[in-house]
Amino acid sequence: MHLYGTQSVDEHGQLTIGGTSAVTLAKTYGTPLFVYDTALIKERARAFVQTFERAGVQAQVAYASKAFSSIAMYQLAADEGLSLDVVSGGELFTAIRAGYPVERIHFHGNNKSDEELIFALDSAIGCIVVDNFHEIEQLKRLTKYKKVNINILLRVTPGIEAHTHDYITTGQADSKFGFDLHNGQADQAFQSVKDDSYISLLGMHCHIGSQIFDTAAFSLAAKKLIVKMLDWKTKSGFICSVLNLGGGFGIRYTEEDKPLKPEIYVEDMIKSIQLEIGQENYPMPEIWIEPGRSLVGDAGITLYKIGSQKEVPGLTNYLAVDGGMSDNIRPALYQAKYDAAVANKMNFDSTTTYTVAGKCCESGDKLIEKISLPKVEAGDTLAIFCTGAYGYSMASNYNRLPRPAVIFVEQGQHRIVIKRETYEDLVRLDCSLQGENMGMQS
Ligand SMILES: Cc1ncc(COP(=O)(O)O)c(C=O)c1O
Ligand SMILES: N[C@@H](CCCC[NH3+])C(=O)O
Repeated sequence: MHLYGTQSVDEHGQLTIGGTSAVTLAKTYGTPLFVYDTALIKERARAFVQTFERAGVQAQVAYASKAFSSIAMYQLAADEGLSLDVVSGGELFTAIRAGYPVERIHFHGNNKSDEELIFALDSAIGCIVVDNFHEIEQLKRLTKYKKVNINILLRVTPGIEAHTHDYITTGQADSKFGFDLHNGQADQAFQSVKDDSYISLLGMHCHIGSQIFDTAAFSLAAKKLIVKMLDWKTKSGFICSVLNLGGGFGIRYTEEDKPLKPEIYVEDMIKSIQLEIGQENYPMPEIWIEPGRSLVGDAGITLYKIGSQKEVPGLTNYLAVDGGMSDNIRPALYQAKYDAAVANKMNFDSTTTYTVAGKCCESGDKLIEKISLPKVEAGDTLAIFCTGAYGYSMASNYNRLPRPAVIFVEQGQHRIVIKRETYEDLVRLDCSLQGENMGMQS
């Protein structure tokens, strides 16, 4: 079995994380429970940051907070000196509430509303990553009206299809994101913003996809962006001061995944950019990256209580847990694969093949198909590994299941960072037909 970060097995044969038994955590906080090993998040963040520092390259490592956003996570990222990628007014609001240094916030999104852009401008954030012509028009109008300056990057699609699931590739030509690099859209966007009085163009951004395992795709993307940078310099004298190559660095969910260390991706990226730029006598731009999954993915596990079982003779042994697609939509949405262990039976032999089902009213609510585990009983604690990215952040209240609690653990200390939702929370925004002043309009 593969254990991550500070995970180990104690003398009682129980899984521990951050120095505390998973069974104790499940008893203390209830289940389902997201548990983050913050030492591992810090280790990953430092690996990215220090690789740039060692190479003497100016850089920003922006945490792509769609992977897991919360006030505590933003505070941790800020303490590690990371910048922050937000994609909505809601993420921006959470970051500001967390006290995030605004100059290190980058705002993404393919359909930002006027209200969201005004919020970003009023908050004096560091940079807006502009996605389309509509947004250029919005920003020109709003900055002129408010007489405020804003730094921007232009998001471009370099036409690279990184090897990953269809729904999570974003750099290919037929993408809803960004200006196409090859059909003239990127040039048109550049012409439209380069001389604007309130908009300062810093450079270009691309993000080619997610859960990528090879470095070649990033080098190829960098190469394509650099060709465009050189072209803009020749034609307009414009010097790009920032090159943002996005996120997408892959992690190990199961033994099928063979990720590289963060430093390998970064070293390779730096080398390719230096090689291309060095030949051209072009000032080295700052390199920005946006890791999400690779910062928090394998630092998170979900603990569930095992309940019912059903055997379909000759076919499947189902075991059901007290959560499901409502706290982890990835298996249903992307056929994502996960590994698991019975946290209170770590030293038992794996003798039975189970399919781990959730409790939602959907046949497709299966978290893991066919995994070999020790024989389980109701009340055992199941730990699903590597749920730290796009688990809680994509959770829903489907079937009116309250969203789980989230805790941080480190060196034997544990603390709640998002409380478990209650039934009262579930009806908080509901209006009754009988009640008074419940949102009735006359
Ligand atoms: C623009 C952008 N940056 C960064 C990320 C983070 O990707 P990942 O979590 O795979 O590192 C994403 C998500 O795919 C993204 O769309
Ligand atoms: N949510 C996706 C990744 C998409 C990232 C955003 N561009 C996942 O769980 O893998």
